[in-house]
Amino acid sequence: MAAVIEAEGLGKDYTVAEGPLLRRRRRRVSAVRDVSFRVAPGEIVGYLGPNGAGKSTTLKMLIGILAPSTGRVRVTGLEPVRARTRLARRIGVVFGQRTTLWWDLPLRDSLALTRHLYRVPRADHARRLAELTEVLELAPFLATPVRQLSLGQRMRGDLAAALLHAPQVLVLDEPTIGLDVVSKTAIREFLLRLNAERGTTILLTTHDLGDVQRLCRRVMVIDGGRLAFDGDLTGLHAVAPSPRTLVVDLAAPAAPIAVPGARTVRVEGPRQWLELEGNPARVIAQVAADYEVADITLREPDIEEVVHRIYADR
Ligand SMILES: Nc1ncnc2c1ncn2[C@@H]1O[C@H](COP(=O)(O)OP(=O)(O)OP(=O)(O)O)[C@@H](O)[C@H]1O
Repeated sequence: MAAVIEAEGLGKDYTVAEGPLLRRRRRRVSAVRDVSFRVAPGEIVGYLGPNGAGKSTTLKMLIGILAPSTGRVRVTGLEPVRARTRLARRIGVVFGQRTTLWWDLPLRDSLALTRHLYRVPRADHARRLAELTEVLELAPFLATPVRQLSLGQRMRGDLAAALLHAPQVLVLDEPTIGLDVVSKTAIREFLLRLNAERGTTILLTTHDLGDVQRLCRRVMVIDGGRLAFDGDLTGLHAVAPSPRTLVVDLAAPAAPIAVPGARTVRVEGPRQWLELEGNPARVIAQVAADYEVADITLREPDIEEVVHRIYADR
């Protein structure tokens, strides 16, 4: 099957000025180096990596904001920088940290304006707006100016704006950043539904392991600008097994907790961090039996840890 996104030896260098004002030197930074991958129609792919790994730079090349320094990229068969306007009608883009909505206008007006931006026929626009209003539950705040929306509401508005022209591909940069658990779940379920019902191909960056676990059948990990892993989640955990952590708040500071199936890795006053090696329920029961505990929480490894382990293990 033809790939929806195709990158071959993709690279991007930035030139940065360094040093004191009168003795500035220019240095080249390779943000992305020799990255190759293909994404098939209908895939949901997580593009992961630590801060500064090159994720946003790659996304910007895919959507045509940045020209590659080396290699080539095609999205729906188009070269993004050259065919930026045509490509814009086939892809939707949401950057979690920024909004494409008009800050001072009611959400409804922003969504109406996208019709002109993408030249969507009026009837199609109205039908999709009705659908998106329903599934994203936008009705209660359609009349609210964007600046007054909560982060979760704004994200739902941004998703609607990115999808009103029914793009084949959705590119998301940190779509759940800063959201509470309920909003995160709503966004994830919406994306799964969009993918299942419309076959929309989704490429997303995230630091949230919950996003990855719920959404991504495939993950690509980039670090230092290079693609370090491309495969399914089981494969990622196999190359970088990350233990879950038990955070225990004791009633008072104490010596490091010693129980079978866990290893105490950090102690700060009454709080201790235990890396789980065995069955969590058994470890929790043992800690509760042996120590005076004020609170216990189980923390899943975040994607940052999983990614760092790939390199630590090398
Ligand atoms: N406009 C720019 N000029 C110079 N260097 C840049 C520019 N944009 C990014 N870089 C550098 O390129 C590298 C990759 O940055 P990029 O923003 O792509 O990383 P990222 O994986 O998206 O990180 P984060 O998770 O923090 O958003 C970093 O070293 C960054 O400092």
